[in-house]
Amino acid sequence: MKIGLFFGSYNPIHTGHLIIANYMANHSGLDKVWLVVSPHNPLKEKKDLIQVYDRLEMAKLAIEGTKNISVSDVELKLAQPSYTIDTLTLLREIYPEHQFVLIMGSDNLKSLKKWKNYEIILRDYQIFVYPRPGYTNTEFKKHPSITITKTPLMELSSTFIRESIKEQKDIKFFLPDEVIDFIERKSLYS
Ligand SMILES: Nc1ncnc2c1ncn2[C@@H]1O[C@H](COP(=O)(O)OP(=O)(O)OP(=O)(O)O)[C@@H](O)[C@H]1O
Ligand SMILES: O=C(O)c1ccc[n+]([C@@H]2O[C@H](COP(=O)([O-])O)[C@@H](O)[C@H]2O)c1
Repeated sequence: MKIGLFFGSYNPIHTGHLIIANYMANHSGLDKVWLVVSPHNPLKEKKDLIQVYDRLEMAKLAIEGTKNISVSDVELKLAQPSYTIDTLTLLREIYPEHQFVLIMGSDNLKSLKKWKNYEIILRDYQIFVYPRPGYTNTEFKKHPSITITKTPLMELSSTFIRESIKEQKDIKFFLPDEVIDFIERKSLYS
């Protein structure tokens, strides 16, 4: 199977992420999309980062009922911070029968040079890149491993959602109702 890996902190998962996952799972020639929840992005501070089990649970609630999207907890088995090359190596070991492709926004493509062993990632993996506003001219976009895809976009961020919760603003429609219920029940981000 050809599997698209969509890595993220998902702190929390939101409709912007889900639109990409759904589009890629249904319109890009992939068999499945796995949302890989990262305990700790090496390039991000841990400030406001809630525990990974809650982020995983929210991602699972968000994709419930979808056919081709799953959530992977593979990075919980690895040392932190979460280096993508280590995860890819482990996934190839566990699932030699699958072909893994990365899905990333052009914002991440721009910072790829700062990732551990990025040359190996570029050499060994196909990367589906979707446009993010403000990130059009990235140096890797003509690389043979890069496929630029067109996706519908919703410009939302987890930061905006966390701030909205702190300010007691209504977050309805920005993330699935099941995730909002979970956040409220556990008093997350307030
Ligand atoms: N609105 C969006 N539309 C499409 N892709 C997004 C959107 N928001 C984030 N992404 C991408 O999804 C992946 C996971 O994102 P992440 O979990 O960091 O969310 P975020 O909203 O950017 O978080 P934060 O605001 O906490 O930095 C990253 O590749 C990121 O570029
Ligand atoms: O491998 C790296 O060096 C590396 C550097 C920066 C980010 N990443 C991964 O990229 C993913 C996107 O991060 P985020 O927090 O923007 O969703 C997340 O899974 C990170 O672990 C990986």
